[in-house]
Amino acid sequence: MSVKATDHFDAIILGSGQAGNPLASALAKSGRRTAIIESKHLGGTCINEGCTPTKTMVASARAAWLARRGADYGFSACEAAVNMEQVRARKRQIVDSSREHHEKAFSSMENLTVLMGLGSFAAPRQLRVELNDGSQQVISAEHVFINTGCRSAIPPLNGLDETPFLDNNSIMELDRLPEHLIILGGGYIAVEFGQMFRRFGSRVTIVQSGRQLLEREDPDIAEEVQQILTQDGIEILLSSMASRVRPTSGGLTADVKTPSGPRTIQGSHLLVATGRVPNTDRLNLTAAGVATDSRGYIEVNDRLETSAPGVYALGDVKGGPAFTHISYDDYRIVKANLLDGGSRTTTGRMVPYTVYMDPQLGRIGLTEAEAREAGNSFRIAKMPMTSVARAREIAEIRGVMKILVDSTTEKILGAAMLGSEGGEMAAMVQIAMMGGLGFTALRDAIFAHPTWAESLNNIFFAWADESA
Ligand SMILES: Cc1cc2nc3c(=O)[nH]c(=O)nc-3n(C[C@H](O)[C@H](O)[C@H](O)COP(=O)(O)OP(=O)(O)OC[C@H]3O[C@@H](n4cnc5c(N)ncnc54)[C@H](O)[C@@H]3O)c2cc1C
Ligand SMILES: NC(=O)c1ccc[n+]([C@@H]2O[C@H](COP(=O)([O-])OP(=O)(O)OC[C@H]3O[C@@H](n4cnc5c(N)ncnc54)[C@H](O)[C@@H]3O)[C@@H](O)[C@H]2O)c1
Repeated sequence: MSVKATDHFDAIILGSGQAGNPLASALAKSGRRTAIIESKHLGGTCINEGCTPTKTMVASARAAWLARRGADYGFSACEAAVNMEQVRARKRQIVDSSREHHEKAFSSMENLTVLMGLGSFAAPRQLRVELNDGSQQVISAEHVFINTGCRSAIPPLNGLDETPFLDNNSIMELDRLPEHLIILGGGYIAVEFGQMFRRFGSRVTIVQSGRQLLEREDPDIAEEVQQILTQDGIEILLSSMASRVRPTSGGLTADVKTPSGPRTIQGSHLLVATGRVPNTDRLNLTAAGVATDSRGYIEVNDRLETSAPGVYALGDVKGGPAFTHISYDDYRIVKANLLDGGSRTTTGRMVPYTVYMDPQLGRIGLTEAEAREAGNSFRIAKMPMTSVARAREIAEIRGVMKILVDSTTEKILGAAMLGSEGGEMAAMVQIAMMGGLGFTALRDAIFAHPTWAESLNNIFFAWADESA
């Protein structure tokens, strides 16, 4: 193996994730000699294997679903047979264009060196890169930023080693529709892919070990989510564990322990969606003096500094909420503190997120359970989507809105918006929270009719009746 001479930089970014990419640009543009190391594809998980491809395929699935609902709108419904090769081609085209955008921007950027290969620490702030061309390079820098993200967790399951299975990435490369997709897990990935493949035409069974889907959510919201997916024809087994899987000529069988007794399920494909693990096991972090917690996540303070001087960790690899916009905000914090003379931290930042099932579940702030645990005194406003004019007009009446309001300050503590544009609805509530508005500002605001926003008037009307 050829070893290239050691090179010294001002900054090294390990992993081309959602924080690393903008940080690489900002550092290079500020005149600092910067290197970015990436083992697979520039752009990271979000662009290549996460948000972009999944939301592209969710859109294909929704279009097929709508086409079959012609009768609800007054036209002849069609079968909308899905061609997985074409769905995949559309997904690939959108992913490729985002990836190419990064490749193009980085290849011509002054002060930036892109090293395609696997990086690991050789010493504090010194990295060894196994380049994809087979050679090796050692580089060092004043500052190192770790942004290596996470990958699918593979659960210890009897027979899994011998049984072919899919993860969030390989499932999007299928060119044929699974006849019966069995999904292990009941979080974001299980819900989004489960509904997507049901709408493409697969039979889908979700095996979730927890007592509800989407375990971070309040039980009433998770129950609504479950009802919607069940209505779509997905079989959901809660508090259930696969104890063994076996390959068969048609796919696999899974032995599952359910609350109503053991079951053996025949499937054509298996998707493992039981959570994520951090990409830290190959970083040789001990050589750098970077501490991790018991699950391998890098420990950081609220300025994203690790236990090693000059080494930072950003994005999913540091644990906590694993979303693109959080990783991007990590970039903002580091940039503000290192380049702009600012003083930003992660303390108290808002963590919105949207589950891209259809209807979407948009979330911001506290859940009811979290508000109770925090000892808040609060009221709950709740309204089903059947009461929303916009929802009835476009025949999208599934879901519910739930907003928590502090009883003393009248400010909003949190919201769960399960509805057609639930992500956008939650963002509206978030903006009200950012502005410190009381709920009456929303209740009494003039919103255009008929918009989803208008329901921010109506959801509080029941309370007006109470006080009248
Ligand atoms: C299926 C799926 C759907 C998702 N959908 C959403 C969504 O809709 N909205 C949302 O906000 N979030 C979503 N997420 C989460 C989101 O993708 C991540 O939170 C986001 O990508 C942030 O990741 P990051 O910045 O930590 O690094 P990543 O984007 O994970 O990038 C890390 C990069 O580091 C590279 N790397 C790892 N180890 C090394 C090494 N040793 N040397 C060199 N390179 C290395 C990896 O190849 C990768 O490219 C989704 C995730 C998945 C899996
Ligand atoms: N729309 C979005 O923002 C979006 C979409 C997809 C993924 N993501 C990110 O990716 C992360 C990973 O998603 P995920 O769905 O893999 O994980 P998750 O942690 O959200 O859910 C995993 C679920 O699997 C269950 N589980 C664990 N072991 C199991 C087993 N052996 N059998 C059956 N069930 C088991 C758990 O009880 C849990 O409910 C999310 O936390 C999120 O941050 C975000």
